[in-house]
Amino acid sequence: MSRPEVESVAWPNAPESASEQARQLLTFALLHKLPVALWRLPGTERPQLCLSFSAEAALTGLPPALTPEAPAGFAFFPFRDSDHNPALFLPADVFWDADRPTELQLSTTASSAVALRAFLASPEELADGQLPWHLSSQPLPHTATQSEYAALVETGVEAIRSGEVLKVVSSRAARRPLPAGFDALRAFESLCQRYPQAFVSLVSAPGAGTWLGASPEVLVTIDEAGIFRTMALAGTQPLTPGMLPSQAIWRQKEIEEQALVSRYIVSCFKQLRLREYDETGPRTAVAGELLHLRTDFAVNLRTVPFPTLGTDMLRLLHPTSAVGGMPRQAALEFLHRHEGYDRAYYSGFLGPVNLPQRGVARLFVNLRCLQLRPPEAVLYAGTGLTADSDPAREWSETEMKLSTVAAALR
Ligand SMILES: C=C(O[C@H]1C=CC=C(C(=O)O)[C@@H]1O)C(=O)O
Repeated sequence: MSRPEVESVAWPNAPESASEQARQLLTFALLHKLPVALWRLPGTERPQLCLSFSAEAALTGLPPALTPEAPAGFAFFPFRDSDHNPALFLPADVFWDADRPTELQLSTTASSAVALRAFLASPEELADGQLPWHLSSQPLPHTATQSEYAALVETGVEAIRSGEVLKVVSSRAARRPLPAGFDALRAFESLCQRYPQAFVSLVSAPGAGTWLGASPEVLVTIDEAGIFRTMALAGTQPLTPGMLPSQAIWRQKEIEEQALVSRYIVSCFKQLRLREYDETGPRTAVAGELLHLRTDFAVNLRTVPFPTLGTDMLRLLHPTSAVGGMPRQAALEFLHRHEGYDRAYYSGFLGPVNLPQRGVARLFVNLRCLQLRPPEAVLYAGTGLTADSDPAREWSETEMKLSTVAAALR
């Protein structure tokens, strides 16, 4: 049993708005220094929340198992697992779904369940209204200047031309001031409104800090019908006013860049000796104010005798060639040597597993995200390089990508 002691309990006197409900649960978690994740799935309206009663229990070494028997919770994985950026899996001691606002799925035997119920019966008001978000104790990452980023792109292009790598995805961090009175929950809600097709998330955990994002990229999902999905997403251009996505014209550079990501996914299926997958695309996909090229892959797990496909693919895919490069190991080594900063949880992955239903998992690549570091936010973005990359263009592509989550700071 994955959640033996979890029961559905009523939330008497729950505040009327979903926003206030989420705020109360967040307040409880943060006052008790517990890890918490709030998210909104693409194409849905209502957020969901997972809270763990123990920060230690959220520390995990391996990527989660994506089988119905595996524990239920929320995965929050860094780009590269390390002591600075621990891989987290938040056990679902509390699960709340704004679709069922007066109900909580609660680990009732845990002693903290009593404290939570007492808190919700008479919630504490915070004196200054500011939630005590978890903050990373790591130094602020180096933020590359345009000329530093140009040098990184040039080194990447040389590595491609010399055959060291086929493709590499360079990235950078940027600092932006938080507006006065910045409220991360309101920012989460504004991202939900602005990007209905994104996976919008707000995760706060001891050791990891607080991360807000609106990701366009599925890493691995398994839905209620037992369909496994992943995608190859790459190539970027702005969606200009009046332009129809179907009219987008892609350059050879972007077509090749995206084809490499598709090829990598196919090679993972091959490694697992799986032939029965559907491949659709590449097609133009909208991600906020940007367009990407996307190929979708699907496998019906009810017709293919491969119960661990989700788990196996997750371990093979992360980090995908959409965030690292190809060949994977050579690209990751290149980034380790040259990128010059710690990506932390940017380009890691995150999402619910077996939550609320067993057998369902929705993991996304942590893109278009920021980390709270009051009085600033640290924003992250990267660009896939090929032999034809131009440093100035790659810089402006990172600027465009940064503006997706920067919308939450306005
Ligand atoms: C690495 C990022 O995007 C990836 C996903 C879509 C398009 C990409 C590109 O065009 O380079 C990237 O591979 C990012 O947003 O930081």
